[in-house]
Amino acid sequence: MSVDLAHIRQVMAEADCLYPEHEVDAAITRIAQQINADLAMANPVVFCVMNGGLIFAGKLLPQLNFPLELSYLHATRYCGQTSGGELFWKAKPELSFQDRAVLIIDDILDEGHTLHAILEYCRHEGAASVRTAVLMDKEHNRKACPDFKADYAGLMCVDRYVFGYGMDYKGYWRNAPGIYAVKGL
Ligand SMILES: O=P(O)(O)OC[C@H]1O[C@H](OP(=O)(O)OP(=O)(O)O)[C@H](O)[C@@H]1O
Ligand SMILES: Nc1nc2[nH]cnc2c(=O)[nH]1
Repeated sequence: MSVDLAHIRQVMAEADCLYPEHEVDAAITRIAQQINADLAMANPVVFCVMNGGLIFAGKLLPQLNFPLELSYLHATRYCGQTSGGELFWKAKPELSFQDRAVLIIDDILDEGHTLHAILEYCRHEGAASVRTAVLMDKEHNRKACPDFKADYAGLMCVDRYVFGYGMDYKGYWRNAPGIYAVKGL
């Protein structure tokens, strides 16, 4: 697929910065403190949800001060687009988590289909408990399960398409050092 790099650069140039880097990092530190208080004795398996969870997990994990095992899974339903479709598992967990405490780390809870499906999968496969941590929680009334909340949520986000800190715009700008909203979306 050919990519219009000029468009990709323009999206960054025109984007609205919702949260600068220091505010995102402060939110990650707050989450780390909560998780340290809750899971220090739990011997958890931590799963980073690829790709979006990568930066959040990378900044969060060094602030967790207890023993844990780390692995990843990859479930996607946006596939580089700005609206979601059917959930597709690219990689299921390889590390066994039977009877273990599980912590799922993802970048954003939007409609919630992705996190809810991962949670159900972990429960079905025998996790003793499952907690979820998201960097962003998007505010709107399209939640798949309106009562479902992440156990740890960093920042609220308006109902726009956002990128940065692991979140992409058409596969790009996961590296953007803050949370940005695409102009017009
Ligand atoms: O709450 P939902 O509406 O289900 O959306 C949230 C999910 O969407 C994004 O993943 P995406 O499918 O874009 O894959 P990616 O992480 O590889 O970018 C994001 O990383 C979350 O996992
Ligand atoms: N990059 C990105 N991925 C998402 N997945 C669900 N919502 C979003 C969003 O606003 N931005």
